[in-house]
Amino acid sequence: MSALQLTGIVKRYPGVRALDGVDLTVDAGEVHAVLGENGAGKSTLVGVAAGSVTPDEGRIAVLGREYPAMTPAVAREHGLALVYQTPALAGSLTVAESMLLLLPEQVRPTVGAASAWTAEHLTRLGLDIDPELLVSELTVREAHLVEIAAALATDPKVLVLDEPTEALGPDETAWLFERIRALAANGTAVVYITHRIPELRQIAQRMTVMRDGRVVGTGAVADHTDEQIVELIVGRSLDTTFPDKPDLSAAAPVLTVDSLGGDGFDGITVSVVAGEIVGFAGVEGNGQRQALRALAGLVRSHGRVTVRGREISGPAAAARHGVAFLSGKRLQEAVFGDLSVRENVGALQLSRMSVLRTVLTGARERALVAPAVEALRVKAASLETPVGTLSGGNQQKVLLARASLGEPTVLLVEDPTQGVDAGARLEIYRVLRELAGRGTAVVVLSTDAVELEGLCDRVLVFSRGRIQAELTSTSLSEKDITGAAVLATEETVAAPPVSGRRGRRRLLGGETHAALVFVLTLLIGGATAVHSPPFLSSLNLGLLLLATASLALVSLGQLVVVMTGGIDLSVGSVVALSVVTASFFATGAPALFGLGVVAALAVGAVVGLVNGLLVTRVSLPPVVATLVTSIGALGVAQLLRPLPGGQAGDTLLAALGTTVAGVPMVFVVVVLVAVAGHALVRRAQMGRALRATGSDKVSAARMGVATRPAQLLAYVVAGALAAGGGIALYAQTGVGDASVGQALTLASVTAVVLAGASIFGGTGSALATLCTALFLQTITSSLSFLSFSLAWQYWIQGILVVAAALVPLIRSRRRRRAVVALTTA
Ligand SMILES: Nc1ncnc2c1ncn2[C@@H]1O[C@H](COP(=O)(O)OP(=O)(O)OP(=O)(O)O)[C@@H](O)[C@H]1O
Repeated sequence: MSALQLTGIVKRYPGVRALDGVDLTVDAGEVHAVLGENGAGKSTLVGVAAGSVTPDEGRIAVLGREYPAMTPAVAREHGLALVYQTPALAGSLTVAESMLLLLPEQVRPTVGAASAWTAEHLTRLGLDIDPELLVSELTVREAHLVEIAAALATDPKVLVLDEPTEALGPDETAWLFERIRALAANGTAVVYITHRIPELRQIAQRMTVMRDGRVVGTGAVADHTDEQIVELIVGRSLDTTFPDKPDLSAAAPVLTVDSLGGDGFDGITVSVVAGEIVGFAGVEGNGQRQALRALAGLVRSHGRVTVRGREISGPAAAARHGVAFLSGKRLQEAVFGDLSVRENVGALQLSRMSVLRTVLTGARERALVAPAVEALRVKAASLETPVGTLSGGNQQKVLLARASLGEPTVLLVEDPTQGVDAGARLEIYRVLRELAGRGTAVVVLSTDAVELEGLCDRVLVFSRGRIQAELTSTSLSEKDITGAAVLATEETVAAPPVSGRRGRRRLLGGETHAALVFVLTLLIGGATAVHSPPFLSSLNLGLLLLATASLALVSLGQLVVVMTGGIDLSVGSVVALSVVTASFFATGAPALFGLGVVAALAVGAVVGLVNGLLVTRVSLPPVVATLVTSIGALGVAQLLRPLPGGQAGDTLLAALGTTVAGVPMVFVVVVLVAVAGHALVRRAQMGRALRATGSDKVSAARMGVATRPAQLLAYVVAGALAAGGGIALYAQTGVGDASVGQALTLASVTAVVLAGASIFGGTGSALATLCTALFLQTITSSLSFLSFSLAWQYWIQGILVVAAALVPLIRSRRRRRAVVALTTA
């Protein structure tokens, strides 16, 4: 029985047949490599196996059992773990929380033990990564390692690794191979996607080669020579020699660097002549990356950098003087995923492609872009295909095409062939050499010593932030580069990958924020009371808490939606509809009002359901969907009660006004709802699912989260909570009035943002939201006690929102700087 069997898999995308009847059989205990050019269909195939891609046809069997509808969660539960080419982790979760979401139930630790468990698991694997760090604080390397660690924790029967070493250094690769061998020895079937033939020889016994969505060969690795494998991959024999190196003895310097230093690098002095390709090498984390970025003006530095004699400082000056930088962080820093191949390639050439430097013309654009795309053999359905849908290697080619169009004076490239297939690799070397041939000074950072040897005229080996060795063409060999790097950094290589950073011990989330806001509220209330003692009267405090109750409920609803990356503009109208609905049950016996509450909550949930369906099924943007339902709900409320009515009787009002130790019962209920919500968000799997969805939908889906149901649920809960806000409002006013509630939409967004939630989703705290609602209502009440006008209340709310929006920005900038400093130290 095979551990993994894929039969007749077909997957079509618009304009592409990504998989065309593919079969793959992997046995227990073997490492089976899947090879193929960029865009051959490898990632799609393993995505099908792991349930993140739904095939159009074909059968999937794991350990002999067939799965007609595979999902990432089902795959993981049944022993198949996939490590994606780009880490599928949600940035707003901590490392420990990610583990909770990624691990199947049978191995998942409890929430309370998650952090300690993760720390222990990572330490056991030899990884020093703090479980309390947010995923967004990890480097790409660390994120890969965390994902690998999560896969290993599931004790998989089938482990799929999609180009796992592209972001790893040699020591981490060795670490990974050791693990893979141990797993295979224990009977795990390993599927290993790679473009690197030396790796293939080290780790895999069998291989399947794919081309254009079909299997073109399968067999034992040992039965094939390197040339035969390359020929199978590319479909033709390939000239594997690097482009010739020119004689540069008469060339003039273009880039000169004098005593450049900064965070993690120092004393960098180098001069690059026209036509020269200089390599930056060294064990990852020895300052070479930062030094390269400093040349582009992207990180702070001191010292002198000149281009053709003119000193440059900062990214704008660098760009003006013809310095182009090609980031290795493809997705985060280089490609515009939603834009087309044409737009991505031409992005830096807008003036060349436009008439009078103002109007872009399609013809000029295509004339410039098409040959560049063709030269690099970018595999895309057309020039209009969004770059985000291309395979990783083809995205890299698009970036190279962009750089080559600009004819830069200096080209700085990080990891030029990351994720690129053998054929395209040579194309890229050719393009870089041609650019150099036209006078560009090229600096290439790479972890691949063979590449540096073949491509570069000179290689500078970094160690502990300084240039440790300079290897010129006569002494330039892969062995020397690796030797210089390893000898210089013996300690670093021997140690496990170290981040050295510690995450803040996060409380359950937002408690500090909630406490701060609460103290601020007390201070404002205190100051107001000094000026105007009646502020503390039980009547005023009762009203203040009742007003807080409705705002808090509506804001909690808003929070749930915002956490999933949406926004709900219908909450105000739901409040109006709820007040009106409840008012029809208010005129009978007080007991009947209970039915009114249920009816109002149900109406709110229905509006939420419509919102959710419009967003998840019809794919309407949340703003549009909820605006539509907002208008609809308000219309219904006004139809039901064109004029205020449904006055609550005295007995009902008295019941609604019940207090517990002087605190309105309604407020007590709201506090309980907030505490329960807080616990659910932080401790329940569903809470993590909501946050992961808001943080990154694609990654969340790959982590096994059912993102659409999560979004749908969020809108339904928001509708019900907003309706609850309506009931709380009715408890204050005692009258059914369709004109109330609209101001709560804006106020709820204000409360959520002030409570520290990101408007882009992924974060949020119910406790902080409750405290912020109290804070906002306290301000409103204080201002009226201090005789400020209504206009002032709006001004102050606005200023607070701006302040709240700025704080996380400043914080994340500081954090980013700290990360940069530490990863290069
Ligand atoms: N979500 C998508 N939408 C449209 N097309 C897609 C999507 N995902 C993949 N494709 C297309 O399917 C084909 C196969 O892509 P896939 O990512 O499987 O290639 P790959 O062999 O893994 O390549 P690489 O080595 O570059 O990672 C490509 O042509 C790609 O553009």
